[in-house]
Amino acid sequence: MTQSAFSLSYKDNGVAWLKIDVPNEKMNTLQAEFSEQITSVLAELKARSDIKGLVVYSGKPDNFVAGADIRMLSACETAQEAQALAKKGQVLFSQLEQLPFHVVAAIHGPCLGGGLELALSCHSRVCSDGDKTRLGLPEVQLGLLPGSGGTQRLPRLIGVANALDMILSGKQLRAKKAVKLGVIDQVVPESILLNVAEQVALSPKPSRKSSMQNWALGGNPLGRSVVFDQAAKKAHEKTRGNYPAVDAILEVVKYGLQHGMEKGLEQEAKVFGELVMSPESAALRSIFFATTAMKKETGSEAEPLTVERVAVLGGGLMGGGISHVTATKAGYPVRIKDISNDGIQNALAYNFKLLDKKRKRKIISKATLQKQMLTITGGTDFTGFNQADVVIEAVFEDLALKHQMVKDVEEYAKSNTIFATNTSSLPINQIAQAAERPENVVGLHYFSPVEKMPLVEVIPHQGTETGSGTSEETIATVVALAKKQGKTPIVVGDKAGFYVNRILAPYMNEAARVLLSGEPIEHIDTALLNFGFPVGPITLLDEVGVDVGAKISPILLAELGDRFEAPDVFDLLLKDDRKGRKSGKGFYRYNTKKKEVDKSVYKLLELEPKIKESETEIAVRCSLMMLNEAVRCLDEGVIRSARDGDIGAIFGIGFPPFLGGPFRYMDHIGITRVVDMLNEYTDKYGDRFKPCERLLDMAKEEKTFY
Ligand SMILES: C[C@H](O)CC(=O)SCCNC(=O)CCNC(=O)[C@H](O)C(C)(C)COP(=O)(O)OP(=O)(O)OC[C@H]1O[C@@H](n2cnc3c(N)ncnc32)[C@H](O)[C@@H]1OP(=O)(O)O
Repeated sequence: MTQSAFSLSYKDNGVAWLKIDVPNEKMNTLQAEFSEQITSVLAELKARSDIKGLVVYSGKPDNFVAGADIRMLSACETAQEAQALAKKGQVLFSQLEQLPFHVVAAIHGPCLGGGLELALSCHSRVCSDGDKTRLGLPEVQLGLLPGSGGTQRLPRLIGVANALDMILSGKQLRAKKAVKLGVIDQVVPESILLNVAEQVALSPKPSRKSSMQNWALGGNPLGRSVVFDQAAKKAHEKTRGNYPAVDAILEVVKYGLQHGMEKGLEQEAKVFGELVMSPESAALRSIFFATTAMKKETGSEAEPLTVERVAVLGGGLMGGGISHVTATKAGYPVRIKDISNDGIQNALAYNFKLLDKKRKRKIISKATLQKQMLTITGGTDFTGFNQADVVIEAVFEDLALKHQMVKDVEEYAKSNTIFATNTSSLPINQIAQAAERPENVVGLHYFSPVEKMPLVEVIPHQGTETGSGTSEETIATVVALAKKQGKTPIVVGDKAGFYVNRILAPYMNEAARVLLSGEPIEHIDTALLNFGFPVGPITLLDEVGVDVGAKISPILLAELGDRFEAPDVFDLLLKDDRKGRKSGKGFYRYNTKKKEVDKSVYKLLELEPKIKESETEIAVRCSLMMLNEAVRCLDEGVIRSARDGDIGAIFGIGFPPFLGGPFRYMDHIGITRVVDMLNEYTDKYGDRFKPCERLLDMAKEEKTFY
């Protein structure tokens, strides 16, 4: 007989205990085959007359329920099949809700999606104050809506505005915030969670009606309509109509409030089924599968070396961010070295600001802030470097300076200390030329702002004139370090631009060409925003800095060829001291409240802006350059797989997640079509659009990337 995921036990005081513990899995998820088990558990409970209350809890040490099994949803072949799964959950949760005694969920760890929907059908919810406890309905991030009652129960519990905010963002709440919003009734230390839940189960069952509920159910239809309009506006500003789940959520929540719970549930399951079949959801689910698989990968055959201390060279923006994630996420003490005390002060102030923000939001206490600040120290010499296991270098992009850093670290640190360089443009093997132990040298390319951007490129080099390439231990160690810092690392080849900047550059250059053809700046940015990028390319250039673009561009041109030729704008802009946001002057103005184009830039570039091309034409033109280059990277082994290329583009650049990344997107539109478009654009705009060999071969052989 197979072991059940749901088991009942009883105590003499009349409290029944329903334990959820999916056999052979470390995470509880809800699967279709459990339906019979829950049905029989519910039947047993209903048949007894001696029960005063029920506690629903998890048998896992660190999770409640992480939702419906996403693999099961992906295996559905029709919308009806997915609809039936949602319906099954709805029926079981409704039966739980209708039990005559007090049903209490005792939650510790992730309680997400279907897990929270289960908890919402209980009459009370108690959760632990542990850091692992997170409550949310993240379905929207999978291109779905909560399909087992979430769109109906949550608005009735906490009001439409807060419920829409949670469901449309998919955000995961910490315990305190969940109590504040009314999602949870009580938060307690984990050690007494079950005792408290037991006491609550013995107390009278609460009545469901609340003033909030009355309001939500139609006490004020006018106010409700304003709330919906505002939520829709806010959501659309972000999603620009690219995520069907967003409209579906708004529609289903509204429908349920207008027509009642039963009809609302019906609609919820129906739309859920449709969304599971949508290409957007398939793409978003693929990101979940890819990132989960990547959490387990080590990047190398070797075992990582032990890391106890980390040092950072350079206290600038990058050094500050790297020290922050190293100390606060990975939990290692960090020593920062800069040439000046100001540099150290900057890095410390940067860390303090980030921690203080968390303190103000009550995510950490003042004591934790102080404790974490104490783990970050700095100085202008190499004190403490003899204890560092990894040194991360984030100094200026200057080869001679980097060589000096390599030599200094070899002198002051241990013989096995890893030298990880955060260069964004210099080949790692050139930096390693100065090393006596080049096997310890590796690229570790973070993106700005480090504390927010999820990607890290790990770049082993292949060897210097006199020495060997990056060792497998070095790769494994920095991959493990990056994961501890909360990052998703991809191992990429040591070629100019690595992966992310290499595919970004032709896209940005194309946007600059579109600008030089006289298209207005806002028009170009809007075109790519509507395509699904988080910022437009011209805004991005302002944010990254025109000077940075100007520095990387010639390197890519020299190493990779003519298609990297940047249009002649950088010099003109730099002569006018237009570096972008950091200089207060770029394509946009930075001294006004509202973001507006600095029209004087047109004069500088001798342009008369006028819309000539459609948004779609511009978006396709820029993105095609990126797609073609991504395939070259795969072909040359710069990335190890299409999957890494997709995750790198989404996490490093913000390539539209609903398209699943460049490779999945090409598979979706068809390789032959991509080749046809590239040929069409070659005729229109020049040879840089010529499809690469790999694409031509794939089109001939009717192959796909996945
Ligand atoms: C009808 C309903 O409304 C529909 C739904 O519920 S859709 C599902 C909604 N839920 C989610 O989106 C949550 C997805 N999960 C997560 O975000 C993260 O796994 C988490 C925050 C829960 C935990 O993260 P973390 O501690 O880093 O563990 P992580 O490595 O991701 O997961 C551990 C294992 O659980 C699995 N897992 C977690 N949630 C899962 C889910 N909902 N479905 C399938 N597998 C899941 C992972 O695949 C992984 O499996 P593996 O060890 O065999 O590879």
